[in-house]
Amino acid sequence: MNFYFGASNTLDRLDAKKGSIKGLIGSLPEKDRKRTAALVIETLKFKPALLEVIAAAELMKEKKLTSVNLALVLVHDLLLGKGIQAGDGPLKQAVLRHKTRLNGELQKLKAKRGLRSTAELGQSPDVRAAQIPRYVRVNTSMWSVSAALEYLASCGYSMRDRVSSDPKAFARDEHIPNLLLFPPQTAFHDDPAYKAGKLILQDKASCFPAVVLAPPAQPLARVIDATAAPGNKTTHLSALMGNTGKLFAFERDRKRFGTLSMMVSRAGCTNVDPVNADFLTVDPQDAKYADVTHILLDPSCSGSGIVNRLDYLLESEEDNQEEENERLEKLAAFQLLMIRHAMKFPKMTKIVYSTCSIHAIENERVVVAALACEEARKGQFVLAGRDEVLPAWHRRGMPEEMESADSVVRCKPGEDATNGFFVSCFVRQSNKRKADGEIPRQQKKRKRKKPNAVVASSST
Ligand SMILES: C[S@@+](CC[C@H](N)C(=O)[O-])C[C@H]1O[C@@H](n2cnc3c(N)ncnc32)[C@H](O)[C@@H]1O
Repeated sequence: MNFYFGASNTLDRLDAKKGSIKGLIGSLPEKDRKRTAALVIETLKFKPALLEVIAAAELMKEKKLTSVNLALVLVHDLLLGKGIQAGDGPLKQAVLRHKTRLNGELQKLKAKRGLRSTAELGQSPDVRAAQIPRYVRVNTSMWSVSAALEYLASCGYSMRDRVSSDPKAFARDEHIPNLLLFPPQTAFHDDPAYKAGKLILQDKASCFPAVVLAPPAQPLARVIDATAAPGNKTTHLSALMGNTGKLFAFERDRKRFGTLSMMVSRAGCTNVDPVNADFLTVDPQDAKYADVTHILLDPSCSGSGIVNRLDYLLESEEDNQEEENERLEKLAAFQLLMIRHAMKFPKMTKIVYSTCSIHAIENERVVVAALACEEARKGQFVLAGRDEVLPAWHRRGMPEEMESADSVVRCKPGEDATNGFFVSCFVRQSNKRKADGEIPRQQKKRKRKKPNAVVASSST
């Protein structure tokens, strides 16, 4: 139980404004720090929802419970974690007596808010501040946009110029064709068209890579999605290909591969060939992939652009900083390796590299390193210009990191009504539409700031 008292004490001190989350967690005894930090952060994420549940279940009438914060951490683990991790003492027994009622109130709260998953109850204030609309992509592999609009009208929705707080109004996105915007709280989980795979819930920024790749829509098209699960970008690519040609979708994780296969089948993507394998083990000379011309690389990254996280609060904590830098450097090395591997395919003409990270080390610096690598030189890969990479999107790369920052796209969480995101596009110079013929300036040697040495390694 001491662990719960430690976490509840940290929450008490936070409430009393006796320090920041970072500072208070940093002052915990080192042996408990990681575990307590995780519980405190998770509890804070769910605090408003847990408070409602505790109040509705009248848990605080229980005499053994001396503080609301103690109740919060215990109920967190009981309902959202792996159960209360303590021996069978009277305090644990007191909370367990209310388990059925607490659980019932949790389900009622989810139903009241129109949520399908408990995780959605944990949206941080950041998410609300960012006011990210509910983005819904019409899956054109299954029906047309006009059919979808008719369907939505039959459900009582009406299309407007822009999304508003009117729960029955929606708008079309100005950058991504077939993407619709609804008010943030709009629930689609029980919608028949969503359940049938005809509507796909996908953040706007996550739609950028497939649109930039613009895969060919013809029977002989050969495309790879190298890191595919859960499959949002795969189903988007498939739709852009007109569900024709062949899209090889690689996923190395077995469980995530199951999700990918389910998503692809639900979305009616008949041109997708899901492959449960590590993309790095694929031989670029293998006849099966010899004709691949386009590839999407959306590899594992830090996920630091995802808005629904509180753990970023800990990232700048001094003693974690070194560990974090090491982790980012490893990720960057892996990301670079993936791009270099993609450049080895003999007929590759276009490579889109994206991340949901906000860190330059995983974004601009990986791109600069990729442009300077042997495979880029041999294959004459250069960066596609702004005209091929969402020219109308306002936010571009960091100019202090690369000279062609205008050629890449960034999304800033909290400002662009999306998650944080990065997209870049490599093309073979011989295939480049524009007759500029120049070696891009970022291939010149530049002084780098630390920590940014992106060195290829095989780990993630
Ligand atoms: C960021 S997620 C991809 C998200 C996906 N593009 C989407 O939009 O739904 C990265 C995925 O790549 C997988 N992955 C990482 N390294 C891989 C590799 N070398 N080969 C195949 N899959 C890999 C991870 O297991 C993870 O599922």
